[in-house]
Amino acid sequence: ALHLAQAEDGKGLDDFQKVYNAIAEKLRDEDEFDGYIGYGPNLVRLSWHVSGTFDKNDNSGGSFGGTYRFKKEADDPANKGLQNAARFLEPIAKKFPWISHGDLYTLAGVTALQEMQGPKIPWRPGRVDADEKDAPENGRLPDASKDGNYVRHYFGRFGFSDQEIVALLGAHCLGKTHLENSGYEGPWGAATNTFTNEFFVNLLNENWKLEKNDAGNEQYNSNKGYMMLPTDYGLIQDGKFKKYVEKYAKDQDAFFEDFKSAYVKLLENGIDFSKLGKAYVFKTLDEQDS
Ligand code: HEM
Ligand SMILES: NC(=O)CCn1cnc2ccccc21
Repeated sequence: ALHLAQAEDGKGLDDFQKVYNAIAEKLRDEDEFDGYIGYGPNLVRLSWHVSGTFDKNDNSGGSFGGTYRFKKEADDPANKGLQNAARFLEPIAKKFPWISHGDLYTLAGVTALQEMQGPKIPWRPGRVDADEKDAPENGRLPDASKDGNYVRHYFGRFGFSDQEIVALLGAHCLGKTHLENSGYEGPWGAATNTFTNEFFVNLLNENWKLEKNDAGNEQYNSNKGYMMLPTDYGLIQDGKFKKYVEKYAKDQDAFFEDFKSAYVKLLENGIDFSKLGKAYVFKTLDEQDS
């Protein structure tokens, strides 16, 4: 059965907004990380990796139990580089000991996206820490060397449509690939910490050349110094995906709307929130300054 959400007792919007603000202020303070990209993209990747282990067939994995805190999950080779995000969140967890790890990891991704000018992401608390025995085994996260059909099959495990898959991958407008983490090298120039539809614009507009990188892996490079993973490139090789790439390249608002829905579905997969009230929509720091 689905995990029943149990919100941290007595905690409401103001309490979670305080956690949001602590993460957002730390993001602003520590802006030099990763060549001045900052921690935002890394936090978004963490929120996806803790949720992407979900398997609808037995409702295992997913964001509910906060099991990324155990080495068994954190040491998954696919999670290499996310130690930075985990270290970033340690003082936040200490300052707000009442928040569950699953809620913290997902709220951090929401905070990072909104502070990087992304869409407002409705968020619900109620994930409850589980034991190490509940941590999913390694190998549930996707392989970047594959093609569009692999991506469609992979996300089929979560019940995502073609449109939801393309929208989700739009998050690759953020940050970069690091050879020492994943065996792919992204350019410094094209890495950003602002959420836009440029992943789709680049996919369609650049001349992509398949080249072997210094780790011996093939990736697509453009003469402007952009890169795409084989799985990224699969979105324009596959006709059914391509029409959504074109839609989002033309219409950033449509991308924001569809990304928001697919990202909430990703973070909430496997959890029954029906006993909870409305989702929270947090104010950005800028919206509170006034
Ligand atoms: C087919 C599915 C996917 C594959 C194969 C994939 C693969 C990768 C790889 C290899 C990296 C580079 C990691 C590194 O070297 O540091 C990366 C980075 C990233 N991914 Fe994905 N990813 C996928 C889906 C997603 C989704 C669904 C999201 C979020 C909704 C996401 C968000 C990110 C972000 C924000 C980064 C940049 C991290 C940083 O700059 O530290 N990815 N991804
Ligand atoms: N704009 C760029 O050339 C880098 C964008 N990009 C493409 N695939 C990616 C995967 C992760 C992070 C950034 C990525």
